[in-house]
Amino acid sequence: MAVESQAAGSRSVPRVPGAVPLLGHALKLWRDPFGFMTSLWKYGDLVRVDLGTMPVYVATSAKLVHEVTVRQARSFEKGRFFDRLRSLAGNGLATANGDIHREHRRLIQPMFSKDHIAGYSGIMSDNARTLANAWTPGQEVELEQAMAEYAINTLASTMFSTDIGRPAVEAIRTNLPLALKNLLVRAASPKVLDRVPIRANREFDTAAAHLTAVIDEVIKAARGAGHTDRNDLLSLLLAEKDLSDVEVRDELSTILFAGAETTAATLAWTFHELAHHPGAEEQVVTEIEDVVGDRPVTIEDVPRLPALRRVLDEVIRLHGVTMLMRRTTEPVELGGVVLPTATEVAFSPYALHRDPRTYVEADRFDPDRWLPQRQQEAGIAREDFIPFGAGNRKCIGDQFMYTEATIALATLLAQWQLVPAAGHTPKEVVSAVAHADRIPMVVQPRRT
Ligand code: HEM
Repeated sequence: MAVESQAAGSRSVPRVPGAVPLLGHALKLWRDPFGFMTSLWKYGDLVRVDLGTMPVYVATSAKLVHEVTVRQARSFEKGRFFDRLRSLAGNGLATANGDIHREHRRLIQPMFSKDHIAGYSGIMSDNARTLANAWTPGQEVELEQAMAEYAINTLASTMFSTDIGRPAVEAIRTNLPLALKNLLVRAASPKVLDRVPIRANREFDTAAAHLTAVIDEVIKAARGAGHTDRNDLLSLLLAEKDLSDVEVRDELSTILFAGAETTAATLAWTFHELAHHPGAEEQVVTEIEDVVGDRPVTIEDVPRLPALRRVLDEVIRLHGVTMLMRRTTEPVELGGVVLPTATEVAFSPYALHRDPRTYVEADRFDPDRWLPQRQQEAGIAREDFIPFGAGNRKCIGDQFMYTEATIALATLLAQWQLVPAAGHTPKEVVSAVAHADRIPMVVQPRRT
């Protein structure tokens, strides 16, 4: 394979073909981000792509991603992707570096403890039953939208434990996807384009401004009402004397941007995949009937639904986070190459999870690949499956999401069978995770 080489320290790093002057590989990334990211391993474990005129070194093997996220994590900070996120999430947990990140993580972590998540499970179950009871036989539901509402409502009622009100939930539901959709384009574009009034920039800026305004209102209302004594994230942050309103806002918007669309997309894809894999759907529905029956789903049910967990893992494997970035804070040796300070490094959980070197029939939906014996036979190691990242920047909300998603799926699937609506084949579109353009489905009662 003909590959140009560029030096990055001691050894040369293959440069992915197809860069054009000024834009580098940005056009390729815009046009077909999934195809582009999943093709990179063919050029090497560490390859160079150019975003505009800026070189980015992409780690394409689980081993090198582990070096970046865990073994040498101390030599990295969050990269350009996260710099671009700042107009949306300020210096919140996902974007902050160093001491601020450590302190805020320590502050927020207890809200995601096992006990707290058990405490949220009743609200998750109530929200899921409200949704299940609102559907009517034969109704066509836009799953992406319905799941976004469920995820935002659940975050609002657990983390903010205040009724942030229909208009606020609606503002978040419509603006968050717009901001996230344009994020990758923005991160992949040359910096000079940031100020150019192209549609992606206008949409991103407007959506981020709306979101910020809505969250400011929530904080103002909560301060006004003296909400500092409740057992939720908003109270915890407001009670922290050293945090300004802007810091509180940054953490709240971070939780919303990191926790809403990711979970919503996972849920929507799950209904889609199950409808196209009747064997898997039957296994899951039988399990739910056996374990839960007609009563509301509780926290105790979650670990007793292993087939549903395999389905969720398979959905996150196939439709996961598109791209993450880091920047070296000192010279780092990676894959036999010394990367100088301030080098941008990227990796794609989405591409790792579809790597045919690790996963047999990597593009096929096969939840039973997660049966312990099959996983062991296939030699899938922990580093090969990183839907929530790894190391000190690993997702704080992974157990929250497994609980929330399991409760929602078990509640809805017990009552409803979802059938794809005619006339539309969902397509993956780029966002924080690979979400669908639309997943319209018709709901039919499961029990008559
Ligand atoms: C399917 C659902 C989810 C996926 C796939 C996901 C994925 C991720 C990934 C890959 C990271 C690491 C980013 C990096 O290494 O740069 C991350 C971080 C984070 N996630 Fe999630 N996430 C999900 C749900 C949630 C939920 C429900 C919440 C909150 C309620 C949440 C809050 C966060 C936060 C705050 C961070 C930053 C952590 C830090 O840097 O210390 N996520 N997530």
